[in-house]
Amino acid sequence: MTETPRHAKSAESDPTGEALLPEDVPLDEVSDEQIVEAVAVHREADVPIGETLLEMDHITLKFGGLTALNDVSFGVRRGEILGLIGPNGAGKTTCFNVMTGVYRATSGQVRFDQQEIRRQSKNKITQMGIARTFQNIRLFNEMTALENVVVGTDARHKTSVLGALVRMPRHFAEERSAVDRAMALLRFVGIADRAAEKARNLPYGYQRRLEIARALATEPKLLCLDEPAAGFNPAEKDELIELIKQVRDEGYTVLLIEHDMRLVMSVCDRIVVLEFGNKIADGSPEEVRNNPAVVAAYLGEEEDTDGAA
Ligand SMILES: Nc1ncnc2c1ncn2[C@@H]1O[C@H](COP(=O)(O)OP(=O)(O)OP(=O)(O)O)[C@@H](O)[C@H]1O
Repeated sequence: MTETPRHAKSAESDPTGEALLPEDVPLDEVSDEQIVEAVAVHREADVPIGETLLEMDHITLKFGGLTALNDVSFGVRRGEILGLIGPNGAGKTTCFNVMTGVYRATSGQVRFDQQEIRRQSKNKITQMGIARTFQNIRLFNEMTALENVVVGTDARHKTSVLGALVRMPRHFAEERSAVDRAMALLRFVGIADRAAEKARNLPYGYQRRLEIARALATEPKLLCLDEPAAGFNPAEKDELIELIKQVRDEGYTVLLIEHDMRLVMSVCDRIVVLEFGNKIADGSPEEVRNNPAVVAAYLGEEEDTDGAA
């Protein structure tokens, strides 16, 4: 793990309002370096690389009589890919919902980049730097792929609504910058060739990648992916592994919920395992693979579901 992400820039050098890609050059002729420059994180986290960026601290969440999370504590370290795994109903998506402000924990604290966020709104948490994708793809189906990503950049715009209405120069500059960045993101995730197509007409694999591009458009410090490989064939999964590693290498921190063990074991630096709302393991892929409680949890699931898990 490197000391600083390769392309991280300071907030002062945030190029919002400037053209990010060379003008009058077709996108497929823009160099990979320039694409990465436009994609890379433009804001700094207060937490150094390798230290805890997000902390779930004794989180309990009850839905009436059901305890979905029971005193769960774990951290996501800046610069890592952390896997969050466990049998169906273990509480993985509920963790994402607690982190992103969809659910408020019954007790416990959530700290992100050194701030308590348990009582923050979803929008505020997005602005602070947590982005996510969903188990069931959620795109603006009637918008083009490009528009879906441009919408994601809105969270970071500096022009006021009034500025946009009276069409101030800054608004035009931001628009240009947002389109540039969105195109760069589409190329980064490998779907720039279908930028002008409506999301609903894209192949399934493209839609999943589009969700990742849209999440990255908010310039997150932490990217949470909820089963990004669901419905993928082995070749598509291999491509996704490469993409997730590339995302991490460009300076993002990644939290990944995934059922496919081959994918999880090959991409994650560390893994947290939940079962029935309890954390049962936290360690390297090797440690988790050999943990008897984890083996038992998954064997139990195979028996329950006739091996379908
Ligand atoms: N809004 C809700 N109201 C009531 N119960 C809920 C709600 N959301 C989740 N649960 C319950 O909380 C538990 C954990 O669900 P969660 O979706 O977090 O599991 P998961 O680990 O993500 O499962 P899967 O792998 O199947 O997606 C389950 O028993 C689920 O039924």
